[in-house]
Amino acid sequence: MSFSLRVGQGFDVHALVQGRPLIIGGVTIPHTHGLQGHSDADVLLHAITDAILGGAGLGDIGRHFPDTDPAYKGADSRVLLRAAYDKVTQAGWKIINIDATLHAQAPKMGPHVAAMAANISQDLAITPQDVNIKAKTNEGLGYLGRQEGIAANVVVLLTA
Ligand SMILES: Nc1ccn([C@@H]2O[C@H](COP(=O)(O)O)[C@@H](O)[C@H]2O)c(=O)n1
Ligand SMILES: C[C@@]1(CO)OP(=O)(O)OP(=O)(O)OC[C@H]1O
Repeated sequence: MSFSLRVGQGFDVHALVQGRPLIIGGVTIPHTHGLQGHSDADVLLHAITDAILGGAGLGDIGRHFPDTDPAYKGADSRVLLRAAYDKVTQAGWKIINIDATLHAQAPKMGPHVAAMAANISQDLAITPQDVNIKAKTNEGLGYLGRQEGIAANVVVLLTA
């Protein structure tokens, strides 16, 4: 019996602005600012979407869900993630695990990572233990340190 393994990686960043909710990993986090975007701007789910599409050789989020398409204005990124997951599974791939890092000077993500992992595991048919979410400040440095935005890096392992 033989099987294939492939790695995917994803990155995303969105600007922090006033007057938007802060939604990360499908969790609404109390904060003074939220992320700007065409969709709900869920930076973590976008990086995961890119990682699973990339690992499966299916391009990127913007190719499947263009930010010029009014259909995705204000979109729930969990819906986009599930749609991308369907494409990945139709191509024959299953997800083994996800490891993610959020780069956020503030707010603290620690209290919210379990809820994020629960959402993501539901959407990708894996267990919460297969979804590891870490958070780092940017030690006050650069645009992330100045709280001008929040970024996410993700690695995923796929099998077929
Ligand atoms: N937005 C954040 C940033 C960090 N954390 C937690 O704090 C720890 C230390 O972060 P440093 O950037 O100072 O190394 C980090 O390991 C996280 O546990 C957080 O929850 N939310
Ligand atoms: C998700 C999409 C589509 O609404 O738009 P944004 O919310 O702006 O997010 P981005 O990370 O730029 O990803 C791609 C887009 O096509």
